[in-house]
Amino acid sequence: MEVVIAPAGELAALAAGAVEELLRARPDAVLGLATGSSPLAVYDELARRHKDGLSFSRARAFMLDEYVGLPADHPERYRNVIEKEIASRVDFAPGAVQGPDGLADDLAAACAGYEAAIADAGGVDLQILGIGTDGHIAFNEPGSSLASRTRIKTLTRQTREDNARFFGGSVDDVPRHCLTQGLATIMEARHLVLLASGRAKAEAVHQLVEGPVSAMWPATIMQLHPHATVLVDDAAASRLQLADYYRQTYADKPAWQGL
Ligand SMILES: N[C@@H]1[C@@H](O)[C@H](O)[C@@H](COP(=O)(O)O)O[C@@H]1O
Repeated sequence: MEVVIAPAGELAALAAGAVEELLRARPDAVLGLATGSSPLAVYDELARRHKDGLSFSRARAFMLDEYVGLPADHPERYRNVIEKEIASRVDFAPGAVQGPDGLADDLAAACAGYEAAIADAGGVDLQILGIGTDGHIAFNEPGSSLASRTRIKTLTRQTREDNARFFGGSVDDVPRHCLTQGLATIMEARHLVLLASGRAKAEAVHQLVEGPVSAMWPATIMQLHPHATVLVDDAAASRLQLADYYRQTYADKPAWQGL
């Protein structure tokens, strides 16, 4: 696992740079897109690079998760969030961005179908991730099976409180259920790039990088991934025991190595 501690703007440029490098090498690459505030600066940077000529026209993308039951036109439905924040700002082909269907009549079948669609696309090349204050990735809440696949989950009170800011501050308006890629699904992506900023994420980041692998902190599964990059600002890094080592390692990194 590589840990990079840098100002938030620099982190977004690093993540966008990794996406650009991938798309330049393989224009038909498969991206994994996350919602939440953490990736927004990355999406801004990708939109800027698109204006400078970076094309997504042959790429495909899969979203991590979706609320169950939000109306199709609800602004916080993750499909709509991704459309607004990135898909509509670049040149993905129609239908190239997919997400779990939180309005399906048969949610279990929708989850199985989503797993099949990711596999049919050849798997995700680069997965962008955020992290919840309770250590969740996508919507894999504490206690999630480390072997989980796309399925229905119940959101914790903590996550609903954290996300209430997107629902006018009303926790009661945050759905109670979601569909989410499982931890095993996410682990199959070939490169995981997680972004976190702010002191509220410091404990989750410490557990993710330095804690024991445990379903209680689901993001810790990333310690078992052969290519995981964790991009954090000073505040999110403030509880890392080996922060000085990570800083030194990154400062000494050869320029050719990339993320
Ligand atoms: N399902 C999303 C996660 O994918 C995201 O990582 C997390 C953190 O969000 P933020 O980046 O806004 O802190 O929020 C939500 O729960």
